[in-house]
Amino acid sequence: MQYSLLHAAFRGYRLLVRQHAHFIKRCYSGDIRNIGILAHIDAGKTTTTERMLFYAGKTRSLGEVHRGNTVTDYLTQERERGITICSSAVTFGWNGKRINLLDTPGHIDFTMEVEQSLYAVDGVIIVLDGTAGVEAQTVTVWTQADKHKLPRLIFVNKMDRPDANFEKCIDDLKTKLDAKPICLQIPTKNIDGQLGLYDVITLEHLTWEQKDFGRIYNKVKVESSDALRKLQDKRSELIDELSGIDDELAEVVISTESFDNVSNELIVQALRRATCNQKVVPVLLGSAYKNIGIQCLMDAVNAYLPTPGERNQIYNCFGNDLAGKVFKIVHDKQRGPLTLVRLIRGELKRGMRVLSSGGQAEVITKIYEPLADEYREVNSIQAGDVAICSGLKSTVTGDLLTTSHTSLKNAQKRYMQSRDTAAPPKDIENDDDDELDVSHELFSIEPKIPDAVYFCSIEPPSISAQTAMEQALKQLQREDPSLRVSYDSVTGQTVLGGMGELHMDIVKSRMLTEYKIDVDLGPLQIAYKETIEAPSKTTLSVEKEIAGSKQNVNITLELVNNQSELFSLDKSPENLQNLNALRPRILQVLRKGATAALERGPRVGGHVVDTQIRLHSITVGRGTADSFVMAAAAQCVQKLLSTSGTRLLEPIMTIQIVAPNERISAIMADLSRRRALIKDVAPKGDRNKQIFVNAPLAELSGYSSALRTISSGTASMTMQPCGFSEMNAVDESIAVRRAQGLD
Ligand SMILES: Nc1nc2c(ncn2[C@@H]2O[C@H](COP(=O)(O)OP(=O)(O)OP(=O)(O)O)[C@@H](O)[C@H]2O)c(=O)[nH]1
Repeated sequence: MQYSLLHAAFRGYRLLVRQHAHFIKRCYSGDIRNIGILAHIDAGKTTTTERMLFYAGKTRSLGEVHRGNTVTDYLTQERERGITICSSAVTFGWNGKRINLLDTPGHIDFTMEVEQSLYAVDGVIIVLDGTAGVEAQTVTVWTQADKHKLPRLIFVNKMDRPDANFEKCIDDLKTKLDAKPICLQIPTKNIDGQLGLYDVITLEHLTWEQKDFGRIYNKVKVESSDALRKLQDKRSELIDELSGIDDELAEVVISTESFDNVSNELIVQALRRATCNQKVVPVLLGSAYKNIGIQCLMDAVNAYLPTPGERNQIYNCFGNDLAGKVFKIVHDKQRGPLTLVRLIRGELKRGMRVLSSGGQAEVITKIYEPLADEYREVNSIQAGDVAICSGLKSTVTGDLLTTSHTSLKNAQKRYMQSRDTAAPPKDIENDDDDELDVSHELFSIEPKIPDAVYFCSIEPPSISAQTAMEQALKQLQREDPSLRVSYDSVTGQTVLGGMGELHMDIVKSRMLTEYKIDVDLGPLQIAYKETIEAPSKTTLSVEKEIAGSKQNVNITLELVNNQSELFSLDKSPENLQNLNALRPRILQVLRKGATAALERGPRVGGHVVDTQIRLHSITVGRGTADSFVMAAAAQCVQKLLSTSGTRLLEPIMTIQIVAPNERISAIMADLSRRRALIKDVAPKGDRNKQIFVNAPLAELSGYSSALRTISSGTASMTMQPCGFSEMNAVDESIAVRRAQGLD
């Protein structure tokens, strides 16, 4: 009896899996939704994703963040810390559509990760914590979604909590994000305080059965005259607002002369158009933890977010040729490095040869459909879909995969032609920059990797583990290009550069759990850069006998201020003959040695920037080894750096603060103590102001909690690195003393 029950359950499960696989196979691009899920930290993205997977039949039990058993937070550190580190992709079917969903990290140190994921999606769900409204990181992800022109839905989560405030969230959306929210639901609570909701479009009351983990929910037409009247008013408001944006709906309203005669289908269609054109954001609500409202959110993804074909028109220049964007690389214990690709054009097949942006040709050995760390093998994927590929060893995050150089060149040519014919003549300078940005982004010419703002040394537990550590770091770097790894030849240490303390900490934990190397991290330091104080020129002559062979180099180099070129030849008449006789190999090693010396400046070991090395002349004795030339060039640059002297450049953060009017002066006073440069203060709605400010990272330690104290928790803030800036002499000497460990 027990056996047959088990057997039947197993057969049922296999049937479910087969049905799912069949469904996955027959999807075409119109049936696909590639979406991201973004939020401020702890708003409930992971819990929401877990519920979606459960209701879609992809998982058979509910994962909880506090129990450390969620599908998407599958890295050990994610489970231990209860936060999302790697965006992970999950695929599930919902009402005839296939949803590829990326769960992304909410912490500021992983902004790069979110940025990369946004290349792979066509729309996003932004989760708000119903008790907190729009928070600092909500503003950041909102701005990122704006940059990628992504249509979005809002899910106001945690509405089960007594301190949740739906009205405040809507108000925040309007005032802090300048959004046009369209509320599709209204929260209600029964006498036991259990959350339910009213559907503004269908005029129904929805309640969830808790005994079944919210799988079953009831919909009943609202009968009570009071509630119905309120709801009808909301429906009319919604139609009124939408018809102001959507002409088709406006025509219907005008011709029927009433809001009541507008059908639900027409509202949904109009809302879809307005959402896809980013004119409005539909707002839904619920409680992921208490299993309320998730199915409606999934319905809304299908109904309002665009299909792959509706976006990415810009990639039309590839025609039917392959174009796939690498948005993530993960390391799987059994399968090795796996590359997550969003396929924009063409078909990706197992065994196919592809070309990465770096120009390397590689073969895709296997393709999997994504379900976090569980993958199902498939033979091919179509345009619009997301795939996990194995076999790609040199691709890095941000690469564009194509089939050949010719295909890429043709696409570039077509893109330029279409741009020239379609675009009206440009008269504003910035427009050209925008255009350049788009084409660079499109063809992955210059992926934007943020400069590291912090660094620390990393040491293996023993010398024998050094190679293993370097290998592991190489892999982590492919996965996360914002992690910088360098070698400091003076201290003999490997140095990590990154976006913050958590970023480095995660590297340490991943080294231990994934690579079994217990590394030691040195103290976290601000990554200053250096630049030369004044141009200088010198000649260096070195002569040595190594293993019986005479080595000698005579070299004249100059350092000048220059932001665009790192190395140049001074072809003035007196040097022309010497430089024309220079062998390319010597030039190559000389350049390598000289530029390597710029990686460590004399003041605090910062990277020397905005500086050009100019070669005047060089003579190399017969039989002199390349390594000797390289070392001589490096020595010559080091000599120049110490004679010319360098100034420090410190990392600057751009901060955007939204706070009530009455808190602004206190915030500004505090900012001025932090050497901040106020760029702008603008009204944000009636009650708030928005402050745009640039401030040195060195002055911002613990700033978010300081802001919370000054504003009694009423202000929200986003912070991003925005470049490096010179310092005055006093601040510079403080920074040098700190960097040398004297303060
Ligand atoms: N009361 C309540 N708690 C919730 C709800 N949703 C999530 N939580 C809790 O809030 C905490 C954060 O939830 P997560 O799902 O990890 O949030 P996240 O946005 O994925 O967090 P990060 O990945 O770290 O950015 C967990 O303790 C959840 O159990 C909800 O609807 N109601």
